[in-house]
Amino acid sequence: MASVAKQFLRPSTVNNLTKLVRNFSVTGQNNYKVAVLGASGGIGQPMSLLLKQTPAIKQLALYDIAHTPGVAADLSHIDTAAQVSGHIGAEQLGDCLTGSDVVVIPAGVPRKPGMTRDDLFNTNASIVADLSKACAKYCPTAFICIISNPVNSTVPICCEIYKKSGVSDTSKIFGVTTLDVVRSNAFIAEAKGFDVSKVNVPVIGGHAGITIIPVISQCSPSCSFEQPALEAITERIQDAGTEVVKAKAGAGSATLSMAYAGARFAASALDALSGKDNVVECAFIQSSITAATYFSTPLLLGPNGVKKNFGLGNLSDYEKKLVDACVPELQKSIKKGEEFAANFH
Ligand SMILES: NC(=O)C1=CN([C@@H]2O[C@H](COP(=O)(O)OP(=O)(O)OC[C@H]3O[C@@H](n4cnc5c(N)ncnc54)[C@H](O)[C@@H]3O)[C@@H](O)[C@H]2O)C=CC1
Ligand SMILES: O=C([O-])CC(=O)C(=O)O
Repeated sequence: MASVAKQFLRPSTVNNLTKLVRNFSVTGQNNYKVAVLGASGGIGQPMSLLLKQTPAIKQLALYDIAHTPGVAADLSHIDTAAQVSGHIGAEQLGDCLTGSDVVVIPAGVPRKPGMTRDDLFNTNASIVADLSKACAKYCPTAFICIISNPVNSTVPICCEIYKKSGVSDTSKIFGVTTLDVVRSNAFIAEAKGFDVSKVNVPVIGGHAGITIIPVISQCSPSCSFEQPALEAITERIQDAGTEVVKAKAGAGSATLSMAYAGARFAASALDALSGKDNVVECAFIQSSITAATYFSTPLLLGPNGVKKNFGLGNLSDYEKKLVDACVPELQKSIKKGEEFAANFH
């Protein structure tokens, strides 16, 4: 990976709200509308709480099929600038989305123990397709940040629905894989005794099992592991979602860490929109970097979405093998999403 990506992989986002306050109050660009679709859920509520504290946001529009009036009333009593609006049911989705600069989508069902992310496809594919259709209609130029699983299929669904809706530019549609980066940073800092605030591990590929590839050879600060330890920490990162699903024992999947990661990605999107330099995040996007037509790599973000794709960079032989195993798996999930979208009306 280009050294610039390594240098800037950790963006200045919600992990440093104070910095964000300073940045935006100095430039006065606190003018953005952010919509959260699925705002009443396990991720939606704490993520909306974090977004309510983000000074760049002027309006925070919360949409769900249930409970948004209550969530919006509750958040609106917080003494921060963002104005909160609650929207419930399909007939209020247009109002929620109109004028949005960034849309974050954690709508849909989460896993229970024993399920794969792909087991969520039957329920979540149509939820994401419906919401994508509305985004293409009401805010076609907004950044779209898709959290709903299976991300490896829901992002292709969204892009295909955009194309069907006549919106050909999909360079602002992102699958949020930030939680994989956040986990990698946390686990490697813990293993190596690093200051976690200074650790950056790019994570490439997709967002399920073996498609999640932490590029530990490009970790900043640099670090190395004996092969068995390297394989163990790589597998822990790949299975981290399942670790949480098991620990929650039927009560859902990661919500709080995902809220943090989602708010971080949304803040990076706002930084990019405001013209800030060196905003780099890994995300799952339409891509020509590998034979899989969607792939996550470190991306330089700008006002128009992806400004530069840093690609794979130099991979170790072990990481190259992980990419080889990932690509066919991703291709299956992408095809499944695209076929679903083709038949969706
Ligand atoms: N990308 C990632 O790294 C991660 C993704 N996820 C995924 O995020 C999704 C949400 O997870 P949770 O918040 O824990 O689930 P949850 O069940 O707590 O919340 C989901 C919310 O979506 C709402 N919803 C359902 N259908 C909707 C529709 N048509 N329009 C708008 N809202 C709708 C529900 O009413 C609920 O409030 C799941 O698919 C989960 O697998 C979870 C963790 C990490
Ligand atoms: O594991 C799940 O189902 C939720 C998820 O995507 C994660 O935590 O990475």
